Amino acid sequence: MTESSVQPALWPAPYASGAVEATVTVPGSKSVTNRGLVLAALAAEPGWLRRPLRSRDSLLMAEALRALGVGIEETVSSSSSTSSAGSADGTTTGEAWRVIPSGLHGPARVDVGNAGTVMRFLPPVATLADGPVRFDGDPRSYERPLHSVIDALRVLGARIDDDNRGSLPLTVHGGGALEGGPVEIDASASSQFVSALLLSGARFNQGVEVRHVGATLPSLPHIRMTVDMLRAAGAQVDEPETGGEPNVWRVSSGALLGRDLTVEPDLSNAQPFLAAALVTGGRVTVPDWPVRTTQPGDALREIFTAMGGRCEFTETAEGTSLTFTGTGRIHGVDLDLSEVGELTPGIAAVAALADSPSTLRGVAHLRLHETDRLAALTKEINELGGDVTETADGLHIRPRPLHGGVFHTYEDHRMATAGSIIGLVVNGVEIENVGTTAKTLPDFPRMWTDMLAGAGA
Ligand SMILES: O=C(O)C1=C[C@@H](OP(=O)(O)O)[C@@H](O)[C@H](O)C1
Ligand SMILES: C=C(OP(=O)(O)O)C(=O)O
Repeated sequence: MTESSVQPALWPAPYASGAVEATVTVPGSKSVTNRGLVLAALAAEPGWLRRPLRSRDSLLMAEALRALGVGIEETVSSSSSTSSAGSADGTTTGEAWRVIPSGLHGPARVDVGNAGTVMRFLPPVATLADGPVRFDGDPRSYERPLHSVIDALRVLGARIDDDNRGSLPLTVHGGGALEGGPVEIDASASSQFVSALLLSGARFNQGVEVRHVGATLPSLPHIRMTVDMLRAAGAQVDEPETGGEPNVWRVSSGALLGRDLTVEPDLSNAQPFLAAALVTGGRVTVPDWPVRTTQPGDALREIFTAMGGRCEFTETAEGTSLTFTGTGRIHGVDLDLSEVGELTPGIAAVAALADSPSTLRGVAHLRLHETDRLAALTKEINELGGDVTETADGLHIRPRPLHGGVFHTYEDHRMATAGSIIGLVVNGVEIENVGTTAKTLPDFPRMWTDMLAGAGA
């Protein structure tokens, strides 16, 4: 958690003088888009990503793959899965990316920004390139853990120069192929270590067998997402949840299929909008909510219901929508968030407005996210008059009347959206650098203002 020396603009968080009533179309999932790009780049044939997320993290992923030689054409397309870009009758129903795999080439340079998915998922891909691939990123990316991926790739046969010993910047000396095989890792700091090795594993000569040996493993739904998407691309995967050994994942060597994949809305980015309904006693509908999904944001239906709202699915000709309704009351909760850590900032913001205390547990690894989220949430909510304390693995939040003030965001998109939730019901909250939401939701300020247009913002 470092405060930048340049003072970025302050955004007056819109105050809702009434109950929010809105339908909010949420852009595509970061996690699905970036996995989809990697798997399409490693496939044996071209594929499509429809309704991909266009945000800093996904554009960094696309740019990195292009630097390695992969063709990624951005186009507006029809919804038909068989039509080519731009349908003959001119019907346009959304953006699509055509991904054309090729031999992966070095030398190349990759900017990871502060995207966990780019900094973890791409070094394994780079081992398959035929030359050196240099990875660098934002200052914060140097502090985020990467050692498990680097060490594992060395065991699997890669040559890596890591000037900082276990973190960025680094150079992967791609040899055109990687032997692969069994490897032990400690993924207690990030589930992305496991996902990273699995995503490229089918292209290693012997596939990969990843054995997690750490005490805890966060964000399990994100590992399920990796497994599901690998299987959908034709990979053979053995894993604990379908009868495999606990903490062991195996991907067999083999070709991946080019897919036609429509990306689900990002349910973690739906969080601030659902929270708006909860804290204002209003109602927000999110179209296209997937009925079956591995996204951790799906847990919001249960979590925000426990915090005082209710939700229902509605079937329409266009698909399934989720409507979330606030009841005007907000309750504290005692929750283990280890599986859904990225939801913590938004839950903490709502908890600070509740009628009883909350304990959020199982999220020590958030200290190594975009910023130290436990420290940042504690400091910023307390500076608005709150009473939050850090525990060893989470937060204890005792609601108190809050007042306006600057909500610092530490270049963390989820801090910006958390502060905006509080600003809905606390007058005079100003969000520092709301533009940081571009990491996963570039249009956030406009979407937030539009949502409030009918609520007397
Ligand atoms: O694989 C993924 O797409 C993600 C995994 C999680 O990372 P951690 O396991 O490091 O929390 C999550 O917090 C992040 O936003 C996205
Ligand atoms: C932890 C997050 O991102 P990253 O993919 O950079 O780890 C997040 O989006 O909450």
